[in-house]
Amino acid sequence: MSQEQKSPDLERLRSRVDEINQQLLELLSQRAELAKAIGEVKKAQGVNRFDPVRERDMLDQLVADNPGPFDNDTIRHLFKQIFKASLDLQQKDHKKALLVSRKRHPEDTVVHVGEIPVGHDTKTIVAGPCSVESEDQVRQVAQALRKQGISLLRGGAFKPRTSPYDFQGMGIEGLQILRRVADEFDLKVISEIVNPADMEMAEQYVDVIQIGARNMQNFELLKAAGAASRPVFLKRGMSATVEEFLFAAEYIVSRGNSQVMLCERGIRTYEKWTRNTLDISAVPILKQESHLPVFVDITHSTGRRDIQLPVARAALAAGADGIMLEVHPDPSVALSDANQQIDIPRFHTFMEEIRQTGLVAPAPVTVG
Ligand SMILES: O=C(O)C(=O)C[C@]1(C(=O)O)C=C[C@@H](O)C=C1
Repeated sequence: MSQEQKSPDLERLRSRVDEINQQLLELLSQRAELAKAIGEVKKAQGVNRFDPVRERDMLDQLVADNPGPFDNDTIRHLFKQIFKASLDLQQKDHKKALLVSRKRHPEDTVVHVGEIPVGHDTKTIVAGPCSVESEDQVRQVAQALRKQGISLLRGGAFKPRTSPYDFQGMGIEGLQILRRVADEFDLKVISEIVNPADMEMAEQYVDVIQIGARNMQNFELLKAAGAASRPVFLKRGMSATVEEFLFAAEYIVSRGNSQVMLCERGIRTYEKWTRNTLDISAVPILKQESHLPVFVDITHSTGRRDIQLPVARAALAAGADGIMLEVHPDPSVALSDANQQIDIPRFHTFMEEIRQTGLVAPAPVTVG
């Protein structure tokens, strides 16, 4: 170091490098502004931002003009980085424009499920059986929800199952059961719809349309949900990136339905000790990037009852607006997801424990 400081040659050369850095920075910034302007023109024309032919032409020209001492591969590598950074810049500008983005709408969206507000400063619990199996089964769960002051009852009537031989749900009859029982206990119904053609019919029975993980990129279904007059509970696909998840929500919002709730439900990884891997970092990222309420499905993400409480605490601590969990009067005989649903006594204990975080509103006074 002391030797370096004494060398006037090194000083002079470094100061020349500093000057060139400044010039490069200036030129790179000018180039970036031009790339952004090109991005705008392409957007207006509906043209793809990535243009490999143009990139190839530029690289060929640069290699032909290369005076050295960098070899051609190095020149290609350096300029490809510049093209990539320019493309990212064009796409970032595009992302800014998403209707679901916080840049577009800085305040939290409050979704109204009838008179019930979801999001912003309330934490909401959604609970109910995986599948509707009978009126009695739904009634027992509904009673438990009412006792806990929970208003949102979930239940699957159309079940997209991995195996065609597994229980496929009760269909419309299941929706009718949910509606009758929900009305009896003054609850709201959340149920999954899998066919765009069922959307209108579903609106007669459900208060919230759920789009499940397997259908997150069923674009016709997303468009139909965008035209529906009910809020939508959109689950993240098991292999979807956060960006793809937000684009799926954008499909719904851009069709005119701004009442969308996002639900992280775990993604598929190599881990076997949980059913899926809960991507907890998705919660603060979604909250940062989007104004929509964010939920965590603690049942499907883990597939295990024993860690539901710490996972629920983590979700709420990470900023989730609510959690979803599955409750069944007798999980061991459930027609779907028997291993992961909790029974009613366990549900009451869970609610007591999660309330100790101070994040979930106290139970109604009648509980005891
Ligand atoms: O010239 C374009 O069409 C651009 O979008 C600009 C640019 C670049 O940085 O030069 C960026 C991305 C494209 O893949 C090709 C070129």
